[in-house]
Amino acid sequence: MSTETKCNPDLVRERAKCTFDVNELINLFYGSEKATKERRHFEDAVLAVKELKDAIPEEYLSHKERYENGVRKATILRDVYRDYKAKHNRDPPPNQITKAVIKDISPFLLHNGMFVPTIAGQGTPEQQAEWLPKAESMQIIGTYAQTELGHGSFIRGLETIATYDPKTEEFVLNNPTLTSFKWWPGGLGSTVNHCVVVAQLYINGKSHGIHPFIAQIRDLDTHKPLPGVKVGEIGPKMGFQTANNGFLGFDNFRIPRKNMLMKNAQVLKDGTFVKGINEKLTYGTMVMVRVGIVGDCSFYAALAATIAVRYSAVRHQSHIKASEPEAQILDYLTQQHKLFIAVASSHVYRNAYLWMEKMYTNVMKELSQDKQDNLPELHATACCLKAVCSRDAGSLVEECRLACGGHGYMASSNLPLTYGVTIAAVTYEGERTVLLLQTARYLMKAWMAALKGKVLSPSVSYLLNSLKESKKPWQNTPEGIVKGFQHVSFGKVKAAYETIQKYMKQGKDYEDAWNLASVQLVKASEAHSRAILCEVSWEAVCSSSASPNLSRVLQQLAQLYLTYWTLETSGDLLLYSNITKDDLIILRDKYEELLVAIRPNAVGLVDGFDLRDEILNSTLGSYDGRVYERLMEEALKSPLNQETVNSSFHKYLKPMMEKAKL
Ligand SMILES: CCCCCCCC/C=C\CCCCC/C=C/C(=O)SCCNC(=O)CCNC(=O)[C@H](O)C(C)(C)COP(=O)(O)OP(=O)(O)OC[C@H]1O[C@@H](n2cnc3c(N)ncnc32)[C@H](O)[C@@H]1OP(=O)(O)O
Ligand SMILES: Cc1cc2nc3c(=O)[nH]c(=O)nc-3n(C[C@H](O)[C@H](O)[C@H](O)COP(=O)(O)OP(=O)(O)OC[C@H]3O[C@@H](n4cnc5c(N)ncnc54)[C@H](O)[C@@H]3O)c2cc1C
Repeated sequence: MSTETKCNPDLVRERAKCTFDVNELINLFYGSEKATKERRHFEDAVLAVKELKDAIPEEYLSHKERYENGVRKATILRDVYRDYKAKHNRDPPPNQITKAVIKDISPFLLHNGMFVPTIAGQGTPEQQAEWLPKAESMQIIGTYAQTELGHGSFIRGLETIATYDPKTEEFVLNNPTLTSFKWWPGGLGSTVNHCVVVAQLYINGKSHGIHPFIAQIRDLDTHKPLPGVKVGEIGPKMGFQTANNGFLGFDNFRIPRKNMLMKNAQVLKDGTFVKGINEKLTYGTMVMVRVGIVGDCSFYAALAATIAVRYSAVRHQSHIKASEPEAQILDYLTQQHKLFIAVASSHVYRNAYLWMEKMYTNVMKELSQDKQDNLPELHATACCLKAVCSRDAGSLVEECRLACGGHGYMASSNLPLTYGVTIAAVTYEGERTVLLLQTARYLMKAWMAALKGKVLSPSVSYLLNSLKESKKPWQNTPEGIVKGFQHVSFGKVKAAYETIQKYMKQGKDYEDAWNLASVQLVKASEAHSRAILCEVSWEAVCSSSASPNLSRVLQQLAQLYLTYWTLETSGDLLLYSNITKDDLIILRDKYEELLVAIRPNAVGLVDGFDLRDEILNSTLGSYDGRVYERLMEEALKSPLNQETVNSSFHKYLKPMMEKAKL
């Protein structure tokens, strides 16, 4: 981090009033002092590579140049990772330094994030031995090709076909229709030479559902598409410009039998199909990534909050009191209301991610012992937390952008790009509504089990408690609020269930009744997610090892999250819990007191995310607060400012002006 010598005086004052040790917060957030040290050390190593610095901002490059620059930097970055591993005999620590280098999304994201994990998770030991060393060392580059032009959400409806030919012991891949073309996979456009293709398996004319296959699609020397492969890039998007998303179609393209990833289901040489223990295990990579996305949401909320809070400390506009100088905009309570929830939410998502990661690791361990009991709970929880956190994080980033006024609209603030990237997660890896409806299936089953008095899985056991406790009075404490959110979830789950029953009594079949109740089902899943987020984050804060000074501030943040959502969803609480109007008035006052209490620590709290200037990549958010200088410096980099008179003057403006004289 930069020294304070050239710092904006407002930021110096803000840092002086912080009531806790920022380094303690950093170490707590990232796990330990050792983890912080190692992460910073690795970030230093990356930032020391001169070739990774951009000569001009990426926004001035063409689509093609931007991609090429992205690939260039991704390959250098990969060398830094390799060298680190060789030197330290372990992977680099978790870090976000790719953001400082690639800025948008790496063309290797899908290689590292889904291609390699799918081989590891879906391949037999022999298949892992064949492909993992090559993939991990980047001798081959891959992606995860599942979504098609016609189908993304409903993957049983995918149209790519893999027909087994027992004579040659090969699968023949085909994309018989336009809608069957793969569409979206990152890196597919022009980067990868391999992919995991998810396709419908046919043996002797019989369908056996969707399965993952490894296909080499480009020549390793020439990079030309292999015969029978049609591949290309899908064009500009809202974000993800350097992710190199692509399309792909096969025409009688043959791959050997061993290229079907066979950890779960298998196809024997003679074409016998051997079912796996659970066909949904084929969806395993998606579950893993959904868990990871909750962690990403914490990062994006932290990034936007850091930019907007520091900017708000530096920016002065208007007066609170006519007799006093223009106020820091951070002193307006409305500004605190916009920003502090982003700071608090980043901590909530981080705790939820760590909690989910534990659940994921436990279930993977159990699956390795053929125990599947907890898989449905993992799937349901990953679906709803991914859905709710990604949408909330997108809204928080946008609120931070708006809170920076006009300057938040500048690309150089990095908030527009951050919004584009954050909001993409609402759709990818499972569209929000679709995932919430998956959780709703689980909630309906849990509800039926609760009615029968059965024991429920831990994440839904509150449904049973709520059944018993519904008459207890409301308590205006954090624990009471957590219970309140559980009551809301309980009430919505019950109402959705009863709505389905009502339609069925009217003669509808279950599927139609489900569709007619689906708005309520989605809301029940959202309420369930909120109950989990509140419970998990409050418990994490209460059991943290923080010093009293830090603990006080972390509790304030967690309470802010609880009261913010109480006030946002007060209608639901009035409907489904025993909260009263008077309780809500007390909580409204409490919320405002929390904003005021957090205010002196606002800059310290965002410093506690320890995001370097290079990662923030923002004129508004840098550690030293030189906002106006940076805005001007960045503006001067515009190619339009590299010449006094642009040629369009002579070509168009002058002739127009002269014509106007005639
Ligand atoms: C801790 C690890 C941290 C790792 C960090 C990783 C970080 C990640 C980094 C980078 C990667 C970023 C990549 C971004 C780029 C984006 C990539 C993509 O988008 S890839 C494509 C993703 N596509 C989807 O997500 C598709 C969504 N659709 C589906 O998943 C399914 O179609 C479905 C909606 C789940 C429906 O499936 P299906 O029709 O087959 O099932 P249903 O009939 O609805 O349900 C039947 C029963 O099966 C259960 N089920 C469904 N899925 C699962 C599952 N995954 N696991 C377990 N069980 C599952 C379902 O609940 C039903 O059960 P019952 O109700 O019948 O009991
Ligand atoms: C930036 C980005 C990167 C991506 N990267 C990859 C990748 O690397 N590999 C890959 O394979 N895919 C990738 N995808 C594709 C992504 O996984 C899909 O777009 C996503 O799963 C949603 O599917 P869809 O586009 O078919 O949406 P649709 O399902 O068509 O959704 C459209 C609307 O229909 C509604 N809807 C659909 N089904 C139902 C239902 N059953 N009930 C109620 N409503 C429903 C949805 O709620 C939504 O409102 C990427 C997408 C994006 C945006």
